Parts: sequence; structure tokens; C-alpha cells
Amino acid sequence: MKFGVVVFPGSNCDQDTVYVIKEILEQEVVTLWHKETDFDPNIDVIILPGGFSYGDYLRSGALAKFSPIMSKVIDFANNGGYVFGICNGFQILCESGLLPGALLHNTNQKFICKNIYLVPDSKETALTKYLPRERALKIPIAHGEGRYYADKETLAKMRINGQILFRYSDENGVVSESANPNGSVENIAGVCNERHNVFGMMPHPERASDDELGNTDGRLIFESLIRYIKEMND
Ligand SMILES: NC(=O)CC[C@H](N)C(=O)O
Repeated sequence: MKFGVVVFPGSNCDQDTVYVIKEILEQEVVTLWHKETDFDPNIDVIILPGGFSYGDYLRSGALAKFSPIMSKVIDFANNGGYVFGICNGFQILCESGLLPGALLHNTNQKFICKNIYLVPDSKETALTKYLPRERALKIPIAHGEGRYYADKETLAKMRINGQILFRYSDENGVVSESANPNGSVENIAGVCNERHNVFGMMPHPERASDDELGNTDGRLIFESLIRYIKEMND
């Protein structure tokens, strides 16, 4: 399977993501500079990594959506290609209109960097289908603008369409306001589009994929994605 990781000016998780895909998941991966206007048609998954694209000026992700590669990413998604935005990548996908909702400043107005727990909500998506059901996953967050928001009507539609990927929980998997690190509506930590081929999440699975870091719960998310796509292609 072939991955493309987009590099924007200010991305800072691109190489971590490449490392995980290549060395840990043992998949093919190329980086794609944001000024490129085309990419290899054999790419199966485009990843928009975390970081501070354009220094988070204006709003996180608000400028990156104008990068030349984004119109190609939008075409790719509209043709059914898989797109996965992590943290700043999630923000860019919301700004681009590929995902519903928006990421606002954390309720406490602070940058939060810590481990959180999350549980899958919709269990039939590529990211969640093969995750353990009996426990919460521990994954780090690192963001200033991670408070997911969508209006009530949008949330209702998302629930019906199975678009809510993850909710923040406590370590036992209980979703409650006290386990919500940033004030996200309904504890939402990740969502997908209606067609279930564009995904975004604020926590960083690539930072929890290497045994050396003492936590590999994030790897399970990438493995679910790879297994799901392989099965779809068989
Ligand atoms: N780790 C990240 O991708 C950070 C995203 C964005 N710069 C924020 O602070 O919200």
C-alpha cells in the first residue's frame, strides 16, 4: 500500500508519520510538497500531518487550504481516495470543507500536550473497524485549537451516518465531561465524511506507534486503516 504525506510550511509531524509508515507499518511512503499540483496515481492514502502550517496565522489550517496541492487532494477524496488528517491535518480538512465542523481554541485558551484516552464511536469505518472493543486507547494530544464544534443539525446527521470516529473518555472508556480535555462538543476527538473515506482526529497516533516510546495504541489505528483498505481492494 502506498501513502503520500503532504508537507506544508510549518508541518512538524511529517517525518514522524513517514517513519511510522515506513519503518513500523512497512508500507511505501512518499512526501508531497504542498506546492505540487499532482501526485502519483498509485497512492492509496494521503496523510495531512500535524504541525503549525503557515504558523497557525489567521486560524489553524485556514491558510494551508489554499496550498496548490489541496485542490488535488479534494479531487482525490471526491474520487473515493482515502485522506487522513492528524491534528493540524484535521484542521486543514475542516477548513477545506472535506470534513464537517470546525476546530476552535481550547476552552482553557491554552496549548494542551498530554496523553488522553479515547474510544471509537462508529465501529464500521476504516480507522475504527479493527480496534479493540474492550478498552480505551491511550494517545497523546498536542494542540491549542482542538475544540471540535459542529451545530446540532450537523451532529445529528453525523450520528445517523456513523461519522463520529472517536470520543474522549477516561481510562476505563467512560465518556464524560471530565474526560474532555479541550471542550469539544459531545467529547468528539475525530470524525469522518459522509462517504467514510476522509478522516480527521486531533490526537496523534503516530506519536504512539513505536515500542520505544512505551505506547503503541496509535499503531492500532493505522493497522485498522491498512487492513480495511486491503480487504476492500481484494
Ligand atoms: N500538533 C498539531 O498539529 C497542532 C495543531 C495546531 N497548530 C494547534 O495548535 O492547534
